[in-house]
Amino acid sequence: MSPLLDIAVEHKLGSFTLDASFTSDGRLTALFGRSGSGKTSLVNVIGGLIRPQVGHVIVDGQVLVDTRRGIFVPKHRRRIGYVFQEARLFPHLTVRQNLLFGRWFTPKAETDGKDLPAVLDLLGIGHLLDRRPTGLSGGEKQRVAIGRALLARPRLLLMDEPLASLDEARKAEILPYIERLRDEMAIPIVYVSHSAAEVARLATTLAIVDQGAIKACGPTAEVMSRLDMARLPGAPEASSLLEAKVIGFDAEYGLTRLETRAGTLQVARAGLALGSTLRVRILASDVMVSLSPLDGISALNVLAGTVAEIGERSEAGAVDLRIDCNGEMIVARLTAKSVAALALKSGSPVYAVIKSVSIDAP
Ligand SMILES: Nc1ncnc2c1ncn2[C@@H]1O[C@H](COP(=O)(O)OP(=O)(O)OP(=O)(O)O)[C@@H](O)[C@H]1O
Repeated sequence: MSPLLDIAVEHKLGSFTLDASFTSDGRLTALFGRSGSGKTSLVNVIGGLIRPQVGHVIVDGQVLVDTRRGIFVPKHRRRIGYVFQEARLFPHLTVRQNLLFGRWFTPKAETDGKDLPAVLDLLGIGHLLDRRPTGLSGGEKQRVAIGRALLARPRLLLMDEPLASLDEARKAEILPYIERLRDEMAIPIVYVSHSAAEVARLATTLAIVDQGAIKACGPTAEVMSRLDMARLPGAPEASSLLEAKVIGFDAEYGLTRLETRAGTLQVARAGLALGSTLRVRILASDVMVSLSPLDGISALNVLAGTVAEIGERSEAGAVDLRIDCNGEMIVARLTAKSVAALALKSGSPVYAVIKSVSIDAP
């Protein structure tokens, strides 16, 4: 079976060269990279705003571009939805009119509006229908912009930094809607971001973009825990992503207990529903390593495991290593000196001592 996305393009833009190829079967593929790395150019190639000099763009088996065969489907025939950093709503139209505007670009037989209730429900915007964009919060505007894109029944949704202009509170408000969109709609999403936290939370597939090329691509947890991340320019800090379940709350200290395959973690958070599941992100620099189980330290989270792999020493003298904790990989960043002092090697039994855990719940 062909992948959902199959992209390989070469294109010169002034002195910048895009030479990027990747395939993805992810529901949400994040393009992550520094400013100027080529993320937007790549999105524009997929959307049809840039006609690449060489290459192909195939979405769900549909060939949109194949330069060898002279195929270039123009952008208005690609059925690709766009959501930008700013919502770009029409100020003189109501939310309802803005939402239905996207349908002008959809084949007639599909513009019956029967999707509207489901989209309103998915994005929680039913109560806004008669309002005009001026009175809406940034998060509400973005939800309307997403709804407008969805109502055009796209075969792919391109989201280019959709949260970048929102403050933290508005971001937290909109993230669960993007998760629902990812999990409940059968529309693959390509999502541009330079926020590692956002990508850790949302992406099923992660592609690292640098200098116009894809430097790594694969399942998010796998890419994020690669030991060569520190040497990939523009990549996020190596980290472990774990699926966790809320199993208890200690009201006296405001600590939530999370069950993961690697062991139990405690985080300083309240208000998480018992039994709910979430992703946990642990930065390599927040993990220390001990040879014995520890007493008398402040860290609450100590997981037993064995060293699975030791990375190369960085220029700054740091070494990342992967610790296998019951089949779950925890990445730790140590100094080369500590690795030597503890005589760590592949197979050494160790304890990962976790200083801080970030979780994806708002
Ligand atoms: N039409 C063009 N002519 C010349 N150079 C261009 C053109 N379009 C883009 N570039 C250059 O290509 C590079 C990649 O730009 P692009 O917008 O794709 O990066 P990006 O990763 O999306 O960055 P940001 O996160 O800042 O939006 C930049 O150096 C940009 O200046």
